[in-house]
Amino acid sequence: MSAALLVLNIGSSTIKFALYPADGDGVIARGRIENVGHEPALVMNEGGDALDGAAPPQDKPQIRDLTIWLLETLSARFADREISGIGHRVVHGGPDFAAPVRVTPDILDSLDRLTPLAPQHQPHNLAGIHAAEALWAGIPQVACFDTAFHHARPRLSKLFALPRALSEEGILRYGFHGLSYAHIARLLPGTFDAQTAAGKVIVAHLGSGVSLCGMEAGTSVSTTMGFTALDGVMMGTRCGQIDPGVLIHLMRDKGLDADALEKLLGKQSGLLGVSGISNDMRKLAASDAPEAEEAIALFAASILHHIGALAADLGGLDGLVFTAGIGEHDAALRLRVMHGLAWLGLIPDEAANEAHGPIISRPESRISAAVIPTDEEAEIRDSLRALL
Ligand SMILES: Nc1ncnc2c1ncn2[C@@H]1O[C@H](COP(=O)(O)OP(=O)(O)O)[C@@H](O)[C@H]1O
Ligand SMILES: CC(=O)OP(=O)(O)O
Ligand SMILES: [Mg+2]
Repeated sequence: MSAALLVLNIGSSTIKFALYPADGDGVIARGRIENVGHEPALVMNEGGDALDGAAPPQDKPQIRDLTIWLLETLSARFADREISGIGHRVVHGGPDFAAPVRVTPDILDSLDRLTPLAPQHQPHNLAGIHAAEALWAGIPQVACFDTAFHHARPRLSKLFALPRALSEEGILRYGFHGLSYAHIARLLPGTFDAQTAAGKVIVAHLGSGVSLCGMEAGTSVSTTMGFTALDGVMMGTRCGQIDPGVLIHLMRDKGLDADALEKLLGKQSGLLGVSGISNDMRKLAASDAPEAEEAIALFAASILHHIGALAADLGGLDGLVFTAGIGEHDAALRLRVMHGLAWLGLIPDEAANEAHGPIISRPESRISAAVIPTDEEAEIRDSLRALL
């Protein structure tokens, strides 16, 4: 039996997976379950033949059941492969986990204690670990953290202006999407000239969750998400940065409790809340409704606002990268953002932008802009190989 590595990336609205040979290059199979929570569908990117005819259960459309279904299906369809290691995206590593770790019962307990800090992600990530252990008992599992890439950034980038005791308790700005940023950081030298790649670069991860990372020489200096994945730029269903006074008002005058607030800010806001139509950029872009246009305009404005803040944190800007679902595919949104950066000397190359890059700025532009597809699964695979 030839050995294989399984990678699981459970996000807020998709379950992505990939099966790789244990040694050497290539992909055995790779895909994702989309439309979780409604009418889940399996979409294969590579190696789809082996999963022909497999359809996620429509009566149990939630992430946990879909993960169990997916792992059981992979285990049955790839019974000729010996799974020698399983790598997981785990969104929150808290203050302690600065690098990928081999999962043990103690580690699982520590990660479970972080669940309140990432309620839309962490329980699903951990459910994936339990489901894998049930199917492949004793096979090494590795947890790779969204927060780890941001771990070494300056203390001032982590502190809230709260009483010291709260910061010491771990109420800090952690930052997320670190597996995506680590992957992009590795690709900067092959995309930009050497000076730009080693310079001040903002990476815009525009997916279901949205964040920006200001990097210098490929390391995180500043990022828009904070203690949780709710902060920063407006997202598909999350509000992003908000006046905390709004929350006090909603609690005191509208009687919302913590669960109701979490649902409002995490699942009913963002593009969905502002448009009243959808959290899916494709649907909003295709809509004639003024509310859809307003939601997209607010989204672009939010990205620009935070690019300004990160450029100030970096003390300048040499390069801008767009990545993740919206960043990689939505040329109109990218152009809107680039036009908003004319004051910084960014001159878009409109034809290259329509063709999705890689370089989407003109040679005379003061800031280089690029589209780089992210690959969180490859990042997890490499950490898994290194730890096994
Ligand atoms: N062709 C496209 N044009 C515009 N938006 C797109 C396109 N393809 C995907 N998206 C958007 O990308 C987002 C999902 O991004 P993705 O990075 O896959 O998310 P996840 O956080 O679930 O991993 C959705 O908002 C979707 O509408
Ligand atoms: C951290 C986060 O927001 O992840 P996702 O974009 O996968 O929801
Ligand atoms: Mg994602």
